[in-house]
Amino acid sequence: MANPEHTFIAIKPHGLMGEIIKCYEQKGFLLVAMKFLRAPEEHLRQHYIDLKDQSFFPGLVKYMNSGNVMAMEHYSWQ
Ligand SMILES: Nc1ncnc2c1ncn2[C@@H]1O[C@H](COP(=O)(O)OP(=O)(O)OP(=O)(O)O)[C@@H](O)[C@H]1O
Ligand SMILES: CC(C)=CCC/C(C)=C/COP(=O)(O)OP(=O)(O)O
Repeated sequence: MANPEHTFIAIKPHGLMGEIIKCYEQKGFLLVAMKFLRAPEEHLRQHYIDLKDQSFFPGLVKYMNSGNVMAMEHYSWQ
């Protein structure tokens, strides 16, 4: 198979996870790694650095840090 595209997908805290994971599989994404974890605040600030000047940035970081996220890596072939 040709080289796959790698995609990072994070599911936000306090929601249902199963349907979202299933949806990506049905679209042809292959799940190759997943981790259920509380993302450190500093890591989230770096992840969303492009949005740092937006008014919603502090709230976004706070919410993402308020519980566990499902962090996933998928492969896909176009
Ligand atoms: N106008 C907005 N108001 C409130 N929150 C927003 C707004 N735009 C983006 N966000 C929040 O910021 C997060 C990241 O936005 P971004 O535009 O980077 O989209 P993404 O699809 O999550 O990431 P990417 O484009 O890197 O795949 C969104 O999931 C959302 O929670
Ligand atoms: C929404 C976001 C940005 C989530 C962050 C996910 C995260 C910190 C993964 C760390 O996994 P890792 O395998 O790279 O690190 P470690 O080896 O420390 O577990």
